[in-house]
Amino acid sequence: MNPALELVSVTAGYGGVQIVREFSARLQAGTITTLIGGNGAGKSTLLRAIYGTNRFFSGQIVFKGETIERLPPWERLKRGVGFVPQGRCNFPAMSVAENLKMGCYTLPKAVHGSAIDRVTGSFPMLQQKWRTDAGNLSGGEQQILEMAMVLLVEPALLLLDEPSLGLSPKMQGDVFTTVQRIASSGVTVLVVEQNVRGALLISDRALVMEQGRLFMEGPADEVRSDPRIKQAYLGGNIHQTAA
Ligand SMILES: Nc1ncnc2c1ncn2[C@@H]1O[C@H](COP(=O)(O)OP(=O)(O)OP(=O)(O)O)[C@@H](O)[C@H]1O
Repeated sequence: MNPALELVSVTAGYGGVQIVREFSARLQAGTITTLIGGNGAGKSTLLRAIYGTNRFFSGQIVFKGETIERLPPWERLKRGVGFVPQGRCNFPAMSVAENLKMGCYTLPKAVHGSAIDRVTGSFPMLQQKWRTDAGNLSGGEQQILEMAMVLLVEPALLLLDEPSLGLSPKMQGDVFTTVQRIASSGVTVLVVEQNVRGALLISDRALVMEQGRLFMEGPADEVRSDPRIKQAYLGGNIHQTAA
């Protein structure tokens, strides 16, 4: 089966500095992959390289059979690459309804209404909070709104950078459940998560990055039980600490 996304020896960074080096991976459609790595390993840099917002040095990014590494971000978005960057990225002084309208900006006007209906149908919370300013939603609700704003364009690939950062355990659970629902609708998800344990539990596969390079990859449950991963990212013994 052809992968939904293939990274071939991707080298990317900022200015003259290479951060991600010769990174290769294949993601199958509708799967969730967690990208694990220590602080500063280059995880966010890899997501930005896939979306096209930093410097691409060499390699290939093949998305649905097409090489996209030289396309600007909006062309990648049009082709179905969605990105929710780290931190809040909604318009806090605008209502949920207005944020969703903003999320439609790359779509023809004629389909704005149906796109918003589709997304609010999937996330009833957005209907309930329709007139609430985004900045007054809970952290988890804001994260779901931000994912919904990207889902308006029906991406085939969703890049998520730390979706549960700063959320309570309950809200983290809500966000993870939402990510699972998104993937079960056929969207391929690549997620960077500080809650490595939680992310691995919902993931099919994991990629481990060290100093910008691929260190390990495999099924999420295998990576989760690897002694090196337990030691470095799961606080020693996953069986004692699993949620
Ligand atoms: N805009 C930028 N310009 C220059 N260097 C950057 C920029 N953003 C990140 N870096 C550098 O790239 C390296 C990797 O950062 P990156 O944010 O990709 O790591 P990360 O694995 O996502 O880390 P963390 O888990 O701490 O968020 C770091 O040394 C960082 O200082």
